[in-house]
Amino acid sequence: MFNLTSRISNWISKCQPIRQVTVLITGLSKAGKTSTVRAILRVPLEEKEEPEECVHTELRVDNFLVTVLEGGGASAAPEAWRHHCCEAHGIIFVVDSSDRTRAEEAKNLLAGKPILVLANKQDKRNAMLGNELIEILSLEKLISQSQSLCHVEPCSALLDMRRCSDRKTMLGLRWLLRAVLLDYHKFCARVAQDCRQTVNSEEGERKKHKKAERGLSKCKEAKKVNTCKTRRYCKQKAQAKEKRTTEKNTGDKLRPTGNILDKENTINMIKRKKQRVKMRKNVKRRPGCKEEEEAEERGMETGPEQKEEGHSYALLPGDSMRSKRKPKRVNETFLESTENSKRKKGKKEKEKKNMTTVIKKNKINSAESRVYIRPGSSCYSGPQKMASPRTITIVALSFALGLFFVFMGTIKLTPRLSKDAYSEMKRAYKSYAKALPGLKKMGITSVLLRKIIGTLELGCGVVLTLVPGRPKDMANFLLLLVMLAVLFFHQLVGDPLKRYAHALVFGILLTCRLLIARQNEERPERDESRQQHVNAQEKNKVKVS
Ligand SMILES: Nc1nc2c(ncn2[C@@H]2O[C@H](COP(=O)(O)OP(=O)(O)OP(=O)(O)O)[C@@H](O)[C@H]2O)c(=O)[nH]1
Ligand SMILES: [Mg+2]
Repeated sequence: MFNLTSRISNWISKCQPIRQVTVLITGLSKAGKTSTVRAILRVPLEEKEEPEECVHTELRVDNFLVTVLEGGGASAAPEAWRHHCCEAHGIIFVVDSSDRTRAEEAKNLLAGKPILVLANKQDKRNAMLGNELIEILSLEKLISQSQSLCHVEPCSALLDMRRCSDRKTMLGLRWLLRAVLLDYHKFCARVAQDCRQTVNSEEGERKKHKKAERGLSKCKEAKKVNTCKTRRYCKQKAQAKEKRTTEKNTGDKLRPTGNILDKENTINMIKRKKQRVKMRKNVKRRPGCKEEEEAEERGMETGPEQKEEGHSYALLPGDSMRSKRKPKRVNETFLESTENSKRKKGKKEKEKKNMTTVIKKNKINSAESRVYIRPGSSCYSGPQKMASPRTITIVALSFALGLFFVFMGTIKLTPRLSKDAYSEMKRAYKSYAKALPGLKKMGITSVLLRKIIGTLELGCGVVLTLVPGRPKDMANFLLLLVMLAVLFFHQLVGDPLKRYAHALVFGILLTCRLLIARQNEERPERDESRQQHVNAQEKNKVKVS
């Protein structure tokens, strides 16, 4: 039966065409990229392996002919990374989960196309959890901006390579391939377009840079005459011009992904600078308000996020700040600035609303987010969207078997469904009890035996039909034992095959289901201490959405 099921699923998959998919494995240096490729291939890592710029590996996974491009560390060759990115249908981003300091660095390198984030080195004690990485890499923000699918797979390439774990790396790769398959033709068109455009844009960019530099040099000349404000304006104008021409060249939707973050950073910088100019104006108009000036200065010294906060504090005073110190004199300019701030606040709220709707559309999968992201949270969508034939088989078997045993259990317990079947059961169980005198000695009558088996069948049937996860397997196992007992009873009283054929068939089906479920099980290979560690971290977790 098991062979039949696997043959059917093989046959279904053979009917599908073979697709060529290129996947780029990238990440920071020493994150475990080579180890991941080796883990997928199940080839041990050779010592002292010289890192090459890009390694091509071809493999066949189900109906995919996968070309794995292994890029060097992103910090080593960002240009090469960008180049390979355009060839790829999907990206595997390997992160060293045990290295918190470099996770920030990794954040800046993710953009566009389906992204599989392999949270590698989970075997290390200080490894970050999937949820933590989603937060640190700002994946939600990135995904809402780049409109791409994302999945975080905690893994250990080392353990996979040593065949000590359940091939999380391969599991992740399978997710990526399914994600590519969701929009295969779109990604193929995108790859072709990106490759064409990278060649053009590289040349175009060189020219643009020269232009921008020329524009800046003009500004420098103007500096002698003009004020600081005009210098900024010139720079912004040159940068905006550069941006416009790039957009024209690349198109809005199909721009090379490597550029996105850089451009957005530039735009944000320009915005921030504009805001600073406005802020200074307001501050100048309010004599005696040195605190804001100081706050602004502080904002300029801190990191980009803090800078943003600094801005909102200066332009949109927070409630706490307002309560701490009231403005001594409410003059016209201040009202103007508060009006500005209100408008900006409204705008920000609008943006926030947009952001949340986008987040709902673009969801992140994470194996650990099943545990850590709040139930009903917007950032988790299970893998059910891309169910494999194996998953479909399990679900179908669970449902069919569950309903059958609910029916059989009910028949044994009550005559409401079928009086004939109920009386037949009564008669059969009386004969079983007679054939087993030991049962009577134990105080188990035929009625009790029938009710025990009926209740077990009903309960396990309900679990098999309705309850997800591990209890299903337990119910499956119990039902298998019940079926063995029933077969034993039939043999004991010498029933002909036709009387116990159903028990035989359903026993085989239960065995098949259990085998497939065990094979497909995606539980990480963690010991109890790891689970405790996970639980402890769950308590301290920061909400993600
Ligand atoms: N503990 C642990 N160590 C790992 C794991 N995966 C890789 N490593 C180690 O991390 C180091 C770097 O692994 P590589 O696979 O060479 O990393 P890489 O990203 O290819 O490095 P570069 O090509 O130099 O950028 C090696 O010493 C590996 O043994 C893992 O899952 N667990
Ligand atoms: Mg390497």
